Amino acid sequence: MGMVDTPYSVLKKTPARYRTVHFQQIKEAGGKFAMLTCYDAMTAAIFDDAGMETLLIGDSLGNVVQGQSSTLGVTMEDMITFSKAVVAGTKRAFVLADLPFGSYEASVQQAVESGVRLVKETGISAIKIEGGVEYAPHIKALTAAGVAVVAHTGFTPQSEHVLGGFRVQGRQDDAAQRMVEEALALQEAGATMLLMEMVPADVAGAVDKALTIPTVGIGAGNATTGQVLVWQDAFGLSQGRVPSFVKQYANVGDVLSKAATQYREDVLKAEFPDADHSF
Ligand SMILES: Nc1nc(=O)c2c([nH]1)NC[C@@H]1CN(c3ccc(C(=O)N[C@@H](CCC(=O)O)C(=O)O)cc3)CN21
Ligand SMILES: CC(C)C(=O)C(=O)O
Ligand SMILES: [Mg+2]
Repeated sequence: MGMVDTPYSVLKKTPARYRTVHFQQIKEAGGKFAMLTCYDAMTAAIFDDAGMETLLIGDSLGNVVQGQSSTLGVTMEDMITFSKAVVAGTKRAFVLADLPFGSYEASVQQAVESGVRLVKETGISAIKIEGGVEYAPHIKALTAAGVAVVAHTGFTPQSEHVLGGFRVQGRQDDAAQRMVEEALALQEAGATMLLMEMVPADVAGAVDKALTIPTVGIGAGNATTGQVLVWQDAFGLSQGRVPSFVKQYANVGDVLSKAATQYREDVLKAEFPDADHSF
């Protein structure tokens, strides 16, 4: 079904399983890679088969799976449940998951305990934490403990109440320089990738250029090494407004709605099941 070997990939051979070293090679060769969020085994198998290099179990599951208005209520147990399902559905993709709000901020020790637990209990290959240079010690300790860390900067939704809403970050005159300095500190601490959310394209580009590690963008222009979107937003399952940086690639919501309508009509008209679908 899937198309894994594409002429666009800079890797000479598609690896049996993507690892951090492959994203390093992609960055060095001037290539790109794609990431989608994912929360269950069936969707994971479809995305993996389509060649998706990385899958993220985002705490956005609070919004798109649990129907909450923010990610703040998502627990470690939630992240473990959905991460296990995604790992079970993949063969090739690099799978990473968010550390949820409240599971890493209090201390370096708390971050290491949560990060190790998430890797140990799910089989993911990396964790992601939101925050800037104040989390460099956490990243350093996690990496020393054997947990690969993706740092998430720019707009950090777990801090919406401190940041004052869903806003593009890094619009000040000295933003590029400040974000580059912060990114360098996170790279120095051992981050294996840097994700930037809602950052002006030129600022994100300057950060990618300054770093040796790959970057991933969401609402951050096309100069980052990788891109990520919440799949329900991009493929038309999210109800209501989606962020303006999202491109619509499909309308899965429409397909499901039509199928559900047809199925119900068939049941009400006693046309399902017919002889072919009965014993
Ligand atoms: N469904 C979903 N999609 C996401 O992209 C997403 C989540 N959930 N949950 C976690 C975070 C939160 N994110 C968000 C949420 C809202 C906006 C938003 O409202 N953006 C507006 C305003 C931007 C502005 O004021 O400059 C937009 O139009 O993009 C952006 C990112 C990204 N993540
Ligand atoms: C939006 C992405 C980057 C994320 O952190 C999530 O899905 O939770
Ligand atoms: Mg998240």
